[in-house]
Amino acid sequence: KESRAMMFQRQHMDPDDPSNNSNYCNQMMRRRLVTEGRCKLLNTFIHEPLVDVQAICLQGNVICKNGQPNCHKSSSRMKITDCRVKSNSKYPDCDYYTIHKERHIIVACEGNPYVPVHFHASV
Ligand SMILES: Nc1ncnc2c1ncn2[C@@H]1O[C@H](C(=O)NS(=O)(=O)C[C@H]2[C@@H](O)[C@H](n3ccc(=O)[nH]c3=O)O[C@@H]2CO)[C@@H](O)[C@H]1O
Repeated sequence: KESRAMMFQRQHMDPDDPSNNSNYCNQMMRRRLVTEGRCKLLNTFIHEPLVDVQAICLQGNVICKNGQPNCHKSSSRMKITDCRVKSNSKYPDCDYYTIHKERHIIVACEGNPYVPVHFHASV
C-alpha cells in the first residue's frame, strides 16, 4: 500500500524543471497516474529538490484552510507548475492547461519523520 508521503511525491514532486514545455501537464498528469478515475481539477507539481520541499515542514507553521494545525508555508518562492483541467475535458481524455509559476507553497505535514503528505495551496 502506497504511503501518504509517497503519494505526495508521486502526485506533486518533479525536481526537473520543465521550463517551457506547454504539454507538460497532459504528459505528467497521466504518467504520475493523477487522472485515475476522474480528471482531477487542479494539481501542482513542484520543481525543487525533495530535501527542500521536505524542509518546509520545519518552516512557517500556519493553520490549514480546513482548520487543521499542521500546515507549513515555504519561506522562499518555489518553481511550480499548476495543471488546471480544461472545461471541455471528458474522462479519460483529461486535458490540462500548463501554468508555470514561482510561489510560496503551503503543504500539510504528518508522521515521524514529519514529512509533506498534502499539497494545500500556493500563495
Ligand atoms: N491538514 C491536513 N493534514 C493532513 N492531511 C490533510 C490535511 N488536509 C487535507 N489532507 C488530506 O489530503 C488529501 C487530499 O487529497 N486533499 S485534497 O485537498 O484533495 C488535495 C488537493 C491538492 O492535491 C490539489 N491542489 C490544490 C490546490 C493547489 O494549488 N494545488 C493542488 O495540487 O487539489 C486537491 C483539492 O484541493 C486528503 O486525504 C485529505 O484528507
